Amino acid sequence: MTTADQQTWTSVDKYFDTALIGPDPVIAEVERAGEKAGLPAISVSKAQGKLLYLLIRGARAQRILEVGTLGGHSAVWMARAIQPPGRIVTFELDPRHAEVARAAVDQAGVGDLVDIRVGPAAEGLAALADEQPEPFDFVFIDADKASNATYLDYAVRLGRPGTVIVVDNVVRDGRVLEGADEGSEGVRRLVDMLADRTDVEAVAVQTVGERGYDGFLLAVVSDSVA
Ligand SMILES: C[S@@+](CC[C@H](N)C(=O)[O-])C[C@H]1O[C@@H](n2cnc3c(N)ncnc32)[C@H](O)[C@@H]1O
Ligand SMILES: [Mg+2]
Repeated sequence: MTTADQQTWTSVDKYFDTALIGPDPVIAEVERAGEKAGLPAISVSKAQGKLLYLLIRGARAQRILEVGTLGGHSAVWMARAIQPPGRIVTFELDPRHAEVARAAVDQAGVGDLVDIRVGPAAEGLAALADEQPEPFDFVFIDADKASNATYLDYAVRLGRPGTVIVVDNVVRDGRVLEGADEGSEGVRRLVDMLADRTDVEAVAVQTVGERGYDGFLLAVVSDSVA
């Protein structure tokens, strides 16, 4: 058995990105702006951003919900996948991150499609639920991992049968097995909750790449949900 290392994973990402994504000045600018503002390098990779884009295109999703905006990297990918009157509502705790994201989505030409709500997402989601909005078609959960179960619960409530939910960073370099840190413990609580629920089907997929060894959880709201 050969065991590839981080350098190989990064080179393989580069190989596929060059062939299948190509130069993307808009995304390059979003990344540059985030770096310049000193944001942590914890956004989706280019390949993961395009995966979100393709999932949204494939599902013909129009109403998108995101938890955890950071500098707007994933939001730009997702906004580019939807057609008007589609829209993204995205929650961000840190006002400085939200400010960088606002500039990024405006500069990317998708600002009209992106509603950035600043504050703790759990409170924001409760307020959004009170607004009784049209159901969301696609949800990307990528914020404080300790609250994953809460966010998943809102995603189902704010969705409809067939709503696709992606939860990012569920493997955490394998730390999910121990659940010893807050994030891994949050992932395990989410998985325990999903194991008991019949209103949503889920699977987790491990990944490697320029962002290291991690993975995502994909869930779909069941047809039986009223
Ligand atoms: C991994 S980053 C998001 C990356 C982004 N989705 C991307 O891929 O471009 C997580 C973000 O969640 C935010 N966050 C952390 N706790 C939060 C909370 N309770 N409510 C809303 N956002 C939160 C952090 O400030 C950070 O910007
Ligand atoms: Mg992430």
